[in-house]
Amino acid sequence: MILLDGKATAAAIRKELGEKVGILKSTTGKVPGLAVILAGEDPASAVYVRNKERACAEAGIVSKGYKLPASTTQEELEGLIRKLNEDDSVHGILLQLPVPQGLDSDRCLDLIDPDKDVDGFHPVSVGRLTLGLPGFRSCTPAGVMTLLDRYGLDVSGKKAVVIGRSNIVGKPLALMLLQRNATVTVCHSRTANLAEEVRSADFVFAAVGRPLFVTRDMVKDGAVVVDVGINRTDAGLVGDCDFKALESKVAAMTPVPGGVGPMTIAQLLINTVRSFEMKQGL
Ligand SMILES: Nc1nc(=O)c2c([nH]1)NC[C@@H]1CN(c3ccc(C(=O)N[C@@H](CCC(=O)O)C(=O)O)cc3)C=[N+]21
Repeated sequence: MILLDGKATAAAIRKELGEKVGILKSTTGKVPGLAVILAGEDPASAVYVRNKERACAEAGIVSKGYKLPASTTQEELEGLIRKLNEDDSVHGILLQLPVPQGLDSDRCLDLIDPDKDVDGFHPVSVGRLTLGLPGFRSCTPAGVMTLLDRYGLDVSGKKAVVIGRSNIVGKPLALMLLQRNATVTVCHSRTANLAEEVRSADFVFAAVGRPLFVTRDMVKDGAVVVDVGINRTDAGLVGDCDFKALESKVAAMTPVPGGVGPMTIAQLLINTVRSFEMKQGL
């Protein structure tokens, strides 16, 4: 089994980006900037935001954190986004989700300048993905595709099954796989014969949010399994797949932690540097 090492791949990407940013800095006199907005005190979000800030620093990207209390009003949050849209030192704006109760995240995401939408959540970015046009791609599914690319795994002509249909993972991932000429099936909680669908897959992408959801009997011999799940259990952080049981059956698989999670952050950095380059006309 080939372990798809997202942690090591993400570290390599950060190093490459750091070198690129150094060159960009010497040629333009400027550096990429990422604004990260965190409203409220969700502990998991705080961890992610810290990881993002650390990753930015490593790649030479200036990150600016905006920590707002859970009591922040819609107007205050929208005011901050408008200000960041106008700020030329900011090339990417990320609103960490979920936002506290009472705030309308859709209205906020709509307000982000699509040219700074490094998270790929703006309807314009989603539309561009759907049409196959250039634009920012959602970081988790794009990070998955980057990881497959780095391991030389090509989905073209292969059967891909995505389990999960969320707007931030399942749906965009299905579109990206389709763009790469995979034959794509999207499964979800209402899917009849889910195990049978998954068994037919050359590539399985699990984004369910339930530990041990993908079992050994559900996976074809020699399949590639990408585990997008992040579940906090008493036994620590686990994905959606029964890793131990699948190990001796699959051709390649991502671990959790150390798989898709670090790639999500690496992709955010890639998107931010790309946004910076486009602003410079590069
Ligand atoms: N606007 C927005 N953009 C996001 O990209 C976004 C978000 N909101 N809300 C939450 C999800 C989740 N997410 C993760 C990022 C990194 C890890 C990650 O680094 N995971 C490590 C473990 C980290 C740990 O110990 O918790 C790993 O899998 O190895 C996981 C999950 C980004 N998200």
